[in-house]
Amino acid sequence: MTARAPAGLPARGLRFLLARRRVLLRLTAWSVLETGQTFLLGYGPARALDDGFLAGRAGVGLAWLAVTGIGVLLGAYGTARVYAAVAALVEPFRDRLVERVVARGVRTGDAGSLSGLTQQVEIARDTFAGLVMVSRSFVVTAVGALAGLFTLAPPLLLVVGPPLALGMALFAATLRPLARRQETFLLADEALAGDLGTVCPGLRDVTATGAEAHIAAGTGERVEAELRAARALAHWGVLRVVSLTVGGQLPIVLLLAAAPWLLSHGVTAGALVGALAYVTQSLLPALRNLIHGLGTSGSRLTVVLRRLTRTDTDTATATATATATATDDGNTPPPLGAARPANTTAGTVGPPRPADGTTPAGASRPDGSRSPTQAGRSLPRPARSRPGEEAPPALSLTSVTFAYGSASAPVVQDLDLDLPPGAHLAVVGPSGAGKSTLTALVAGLLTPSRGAVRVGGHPVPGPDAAAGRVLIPQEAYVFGGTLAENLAYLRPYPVPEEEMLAAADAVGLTPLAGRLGGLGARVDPAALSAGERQLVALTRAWLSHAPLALLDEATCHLDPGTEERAERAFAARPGGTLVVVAHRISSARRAGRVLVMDGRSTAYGGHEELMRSCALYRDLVGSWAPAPALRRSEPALALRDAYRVDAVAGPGLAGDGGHVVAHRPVGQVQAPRDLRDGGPLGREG
Ligand SMILES: Nc1ncnc2c1ncn2[C@@H]1O[C@H](COP(=O)(O)OP(=O)(O)OP(=O)(O)O)[C@@H](O)[C@H]1O
Repeated sequence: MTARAPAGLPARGLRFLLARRRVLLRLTAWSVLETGQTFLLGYGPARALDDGFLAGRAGVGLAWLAVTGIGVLLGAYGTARVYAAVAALVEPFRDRLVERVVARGVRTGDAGSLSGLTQQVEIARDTFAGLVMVSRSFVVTAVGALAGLFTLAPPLLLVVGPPLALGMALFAATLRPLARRQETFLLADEALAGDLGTVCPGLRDVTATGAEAHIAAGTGERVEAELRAARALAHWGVLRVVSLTVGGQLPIVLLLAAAPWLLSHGVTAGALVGALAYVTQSLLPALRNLIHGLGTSGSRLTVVLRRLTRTDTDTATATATATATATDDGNTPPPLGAARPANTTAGTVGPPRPADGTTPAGASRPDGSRSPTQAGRSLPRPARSRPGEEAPPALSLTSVTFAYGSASAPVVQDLDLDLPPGAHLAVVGPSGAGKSTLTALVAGLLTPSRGAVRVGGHPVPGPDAAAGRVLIPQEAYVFGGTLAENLAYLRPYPVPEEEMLAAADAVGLTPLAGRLGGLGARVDPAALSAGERQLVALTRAWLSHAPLALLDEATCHLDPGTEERAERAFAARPGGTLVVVAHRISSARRAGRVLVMDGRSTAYGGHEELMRSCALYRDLVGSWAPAPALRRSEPALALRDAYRVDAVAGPGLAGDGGHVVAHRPVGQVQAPRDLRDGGPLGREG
């Protein structure tokens, strides 16, 4: 995990500093004022007590306090000048880094990463400035305080000096290992953040491509790596606390404990107070800043500098690694642990096992009792289903409430729903009503804020529930392999060819499979239309062993006839339960049950019943009424999106390949020109 330092990084840093001797001298000169201030912070009050207040000469005491105050003012002036000198050191440092980064970006043509790198340059500059200030401040403070202690009474130095030296030595000894752990932790944290930044927005796609197990394994390993790094850092962090305790806090205890002895050996009360002031007001804060600054910021600076000063060779290696892990065409699924073999055999096709021997999500039977291949098209049995015992619902939601933010209004509220195995449910509602949110809750991609979701009796989220459902979103994924590999992707075992052909026949893929050249033909995802990709994805899902199929507008690019065939095929899977987010009235009519979602309120029943009892459903059905058709030249997606963008309802749209999306009536329909000019009219539903 730890990056190797490019040779010469410390040497380059030293050269950089030596080339700026004048600035360093200026810095030292102004720092002397701060040293004087520190000296007076203990010495002034000591003299004020001993020579003034305790000797009955209040004027002298006040004079010493005034001198201390003037010292503080001079010190503050010095600190202000120090900032200017530090800027003279830090700005050229930043300029040098920017030059290197830009030159490398121009040389490698990696201009895209420049903005990110310049941001890191700013981090490096700030951290470097902080480190210069912290270490300089410690040296200045230590010199001022130790000189003050010696001047007040040499025995004070004997009490404070040894623990301070011991704490410093302990800190110095832990510096390198601590910096390494800190660096490992930072890298692990960055790797996890990068991974989650990619994975989280794509959870739906991960589920749709059946890559959950692979992603969980990869991300889980990164979480583990960060945990290990954090633990190691914490162990070494304890030593850091010990060094601060020994170097900064132990002297206070020793001064107090040794006070009687010190007072009896010529140390005055004022000197004792001065010594305590040195330790508590100067040394302890300076040591704390140093330990924190060098331990944390120092490691961060090292990481950032290594990254920024990477040679072109390092960059090329990193780019090659990144490229190797990227997908080839954006349509290739993440490999399941190992490279995906072309495992089409004479009669069977099966996706590869992950290298670690785990089974992809949606594939395994926890008890391993039945081979799904032997079971043919029989889908796995739900939880707790024993002979004579009533099977649990295929899907059950109990008082499910979900909001996207803690302060946001719930999208789903107190929703109760029980679907028996074999049921066919259509979910309808205006755009934004929460239909996709509901499917995401059932698929375990979202967690309800209240209530419970169960799939086949298994709690969601959970491995059994994940294995019991398959989600097919609107975006259909087709991978750059053979058609057979695409179809078998969600199946754990070699899939008999006849089974794939039967699935293709049931869903309506057969003509396309024929055109492509059969199951063994390689598929070019980009050459397929959106509807053709949906057919492949639907057949793949149909072949999976998940009893519950969630079709979230998964047929939106299909013509009504093909859509009907596909939906009927899913509804007819033995023991299979179907939930369809409907985008055509025909879908809702076909389903035995309809769930009407409208924000927080819902209605549930059969089509006829809802037509009588639910005004919103009647509205939706009205908006789905016969409508003008599209010309074949009109891309279906473009039409659909045009209507979505305009948030149009009113007379719904349909046609050959067209789509109707249920929208709340908000305005006039702005039909695309083809439609307004008239075209072959179609009817559906
Ligand atoms: N990731 C998110 N963060 C915040 N709000 C979201 C998020 N996703 C959806 N929403 C909001 O939640 C509500 C329900 O969205 P959802 O996509 O579930 O509706 P829908 O009925 O599926 O709509 P459509 O038919 O347009 O797909 C909408 O108001 C939407 O803006």
